[in-house]
Amino acid sequence: MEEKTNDPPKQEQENQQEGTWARQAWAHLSTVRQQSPLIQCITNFVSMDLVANVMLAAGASPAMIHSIEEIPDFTPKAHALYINVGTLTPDWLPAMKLAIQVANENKKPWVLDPVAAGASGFRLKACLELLGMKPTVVRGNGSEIIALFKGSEDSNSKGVDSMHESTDAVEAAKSLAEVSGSIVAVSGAVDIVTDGQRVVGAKNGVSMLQKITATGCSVTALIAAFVAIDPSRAFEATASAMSVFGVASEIGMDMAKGPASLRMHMIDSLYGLDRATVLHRVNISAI
Ligand SMILES: Nc1ncnc2c1ncn2[C@@H]1O[C@H](COP(=O)(O)OP(=O)(O)O)[C@@H](O)[C@H]1O
Ligand SMILES: Cc1ncsc1CCOP(=O)(O)O
Ligand SMILES: [Mg+2]
Repeated sequence: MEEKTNDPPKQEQENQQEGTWARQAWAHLSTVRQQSPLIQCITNFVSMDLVANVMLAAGASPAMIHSIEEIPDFTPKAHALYINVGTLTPDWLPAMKLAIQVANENKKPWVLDPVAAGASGFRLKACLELLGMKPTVVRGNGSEIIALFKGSEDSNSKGVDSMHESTDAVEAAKSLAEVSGSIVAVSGAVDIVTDGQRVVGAKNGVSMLQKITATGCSVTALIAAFVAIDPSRAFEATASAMSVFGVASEIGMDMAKGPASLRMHMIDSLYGLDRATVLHRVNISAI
């Protein structure tokens, strides 16, 4: 016979924990709105507009400053740094590395988006070098995280799009987190977040996000904003950011007719998210 304890039953405990994640997500979003952290973004040409607009809608203050000449002056002022290799060429790498070095020296969190990591030898090498500089968080799709974990190019690479489900990459993400010391996040139908030990899944979002370019880049930027205001709890901040982005897209989808209007309604919904909606919709649980 099961021994009687005063602890609530397992299902009730799980419900309580999920409520805790939702309250935490609201706390993170409210704090971003109150503090409006300054985020330096060195991101790809395709994503600059959407990334900046998503961050503004969430309450953060983005600055697309990527010239190496400006980094010594500007990077120390930023609350977090966002590095994205989407349209990488060799001349961008020194600026990225200097910004990371300055962020690390100033104990500022930084977040890496390894776009299409397995698409070419040049890109993979660059991503592995950046990963070696200890990002606070790395967020990719399933194929990107698997390429980083394996450290090898993907002969089937579809470029920036994923050939894998996020759930295919759970073990790769855990190992990568253990080896790198970074929080690793994998986006997909379920967004996975791990520090190598803990693994949670955020089950928010809509599949049509895949039909809007730079939504992955944008959710990584949102992670940078959330980590900026809670740097000592990057695991929790990452899960909050991914879930909040997903909730905004779910609400946007109710008004959208296709990808172009989803883009607009998702930004509006992120801007207008209220406490009751976040508490009701955030769906994060242990995996
Ligand atoms: N099948 C899906 N269902 C719901 N949301 C999804 C799905 N696939 C991706 N997303 C969401 O779309 C956003 C971008 O993720 P993804 O497409 O995986 O990134 P990337 O653009 O880097 O490939 C994330 O917020 C993710 O949660
Ligand atoms: C299409 C494209 N090509 C190079 S970067 C880029 C944007 C990719 O954005 P995301 O990874 O968020 O889909
Ligand atoms: Mg991407």
